[in-house]
Amino acid sequence: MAQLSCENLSVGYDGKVVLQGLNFSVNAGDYLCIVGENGSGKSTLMKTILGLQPPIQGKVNTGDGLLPNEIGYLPQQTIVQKDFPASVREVVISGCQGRSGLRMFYNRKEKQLVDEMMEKMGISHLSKRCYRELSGGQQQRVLLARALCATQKILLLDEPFTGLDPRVSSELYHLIDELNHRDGITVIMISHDVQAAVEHASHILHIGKRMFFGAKEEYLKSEMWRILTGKEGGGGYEYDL
Ligand SMILES: Nc1ncnc2c1ncn2[C@@H]1O[C@H](COP(=O)(O)OP(=O)(O)OP(=O)(O)O)[C@@H](O)[C@H]1O
Repeated sequence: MAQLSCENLSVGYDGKVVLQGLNFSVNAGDYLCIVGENGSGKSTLMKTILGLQPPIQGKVNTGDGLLPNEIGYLPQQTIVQKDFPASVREVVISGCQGRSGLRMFYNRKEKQLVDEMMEKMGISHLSKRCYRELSGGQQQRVLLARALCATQKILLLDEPFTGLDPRVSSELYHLIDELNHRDGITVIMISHDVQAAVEHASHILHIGKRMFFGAKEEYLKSEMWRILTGKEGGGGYEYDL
């Protein structure tokens, strides 16, 4: 049974459709990369999956024991978020808010979870540092630890590599691969880098004028991929895929 599925989904704002006719499903342990040109609606789709934006039509379903509030989210970083005046530990522990409910304090189990997730992300030594003083790569690790405090089942990542240099990006890719392969955490990631997407993902959702959803191996055999990679007379998103 799928952990998450979108059925005939249309997304957009104030009744204005950005993207329509989406049908895809994600099983536990999948690694789905969402690719497509700028403004095609990738972030809007992610916000709709998270329930931050109502669907215009169709449905987002969760299943296989996943509850709608068990989805971890790493949003696109804004300048305000980058400048957040809190310690690393405070940012990570805020991921437990969904668990603590109306309680005004975090319990021992939650504090232990925070320690474990900081250890996993290799940021324990930064615990007392101010979040805004960290490098971009360190900040992303903090946000991943925060998302992992919210859930160990499924992570939604909106372009986590923006602004990072290639070495730091590669370390972060490795970390996310490990969460997926070793810990079995389902990953849904928006990516601008289609080459990296096919290297790391198990499935691809390509959105735009033409849509593709399926296993990476199928995507690599698709006409879309041939056009995109220039094997049919030039390539890139300028071909309006
Ligand atoms: N809050 C909003 N209200 C109205 N329209 C919006 C809002 N946010 C985004 N849009 C519009 O919706 C469309 C899709 O935007 P979205 O951010 O989902 O695209 P994207 O594929 O994630 O783009 P990018 O790759 O540049 O991040 C764009 O035309 C955008 O201008």
